[in-house]
Amino acid sequence: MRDLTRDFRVRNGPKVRRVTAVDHMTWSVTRGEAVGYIGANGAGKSTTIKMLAGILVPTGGEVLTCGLRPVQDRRRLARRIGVVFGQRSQLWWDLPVRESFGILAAIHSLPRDEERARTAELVGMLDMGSYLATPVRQLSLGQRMRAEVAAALLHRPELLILDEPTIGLDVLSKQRLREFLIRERREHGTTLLLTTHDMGDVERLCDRILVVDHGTLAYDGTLDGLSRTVGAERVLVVDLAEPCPDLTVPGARHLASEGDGLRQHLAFDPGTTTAARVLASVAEHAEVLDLTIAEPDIEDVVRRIYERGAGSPGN
Ligand SMILES: Nc1ncnc2c1ncn2[C@@H]1O[C@H](COP(=O)(O)OP(=O)(O)OP(=O)(O)O)[C@@H](O)[C@H]1O
Repeated sequence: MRDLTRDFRVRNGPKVRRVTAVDHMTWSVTRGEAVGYIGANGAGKSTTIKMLAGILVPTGGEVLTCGLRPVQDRRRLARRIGVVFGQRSQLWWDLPVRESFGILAAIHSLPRDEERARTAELVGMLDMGSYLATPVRQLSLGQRMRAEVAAALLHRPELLILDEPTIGLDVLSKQRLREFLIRERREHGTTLLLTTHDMGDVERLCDRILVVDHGTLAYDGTLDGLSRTVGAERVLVVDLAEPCPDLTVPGARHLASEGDGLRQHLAFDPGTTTAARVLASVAEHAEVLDLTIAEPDIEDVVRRIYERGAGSPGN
């Protein structure tokens, strides 16, 4: 995209205000990349994605998706991309999952044997066998999201766009979906572009991150680079069997102690060490009864990027 822009006119009583959701944005994604598109609420993520998918017409600039003009070439583009909007469904609510897949395969004119093979592959990989005959409206959120992702991938698109794919999922469902996406990408070379508020998605799935702030690009680089830039630390909290002085652990920073050191908070950079290593070092000093690990919050990372002064994308 080059100088891609989208304005909205928002009516507030008699007044009409112009909101620039995407403001002269310029970036590109190379085939095979996995890109996390992150930003605060209202930063412009969904608007960008809708323009990439041809759902929304830009008010300025240019955009090509898989080399096609998304709005004008929407039908041809539909054969080349898959889109999942976590909040919206592309499945038929009252029909069994299997029938939704059948309809989508017909829409994409998939030959019968290809449809069968691909459906079987996706059903196996996403473990959907037990609910293929269930109407979509009766599925749990985790089951439905797996079905949504399968529906978007049925025609083997080269680009998969995911808007908040793991929102509302429990830890296990998130993990399963991420593992599937990693495998799909490895086996088929699918390009991934996803928006998320979940740092785990970014960490496990993306090799590049774009941060958007008020419709402009505030960061473009790797997760390691992002950690270095804003210090996206994790915090290990340990409960110890005995009161203990403040711990000094290689690769970690002591943040706080509670109850005479019975509980201690240690920050570490996941780019340079692991929770297991930090824990092993703690265990050399004291007996650990319990532990929790706090993920860096994406909102926090984004806030720090914004504070650092947007407008200078870099690694
Ligand atoms: N159809 C619309 N009409 C008017 N304003 C809109 C419309 N769609 C989006 N906006 C505005 O554009 C801005 C960007 O919205 P967008 O949905 O792209 O943000 P987002 O980054 O996806 O946010 P979230 O994380 O909350 O989904 C917001 O100020 C929003 O209110």
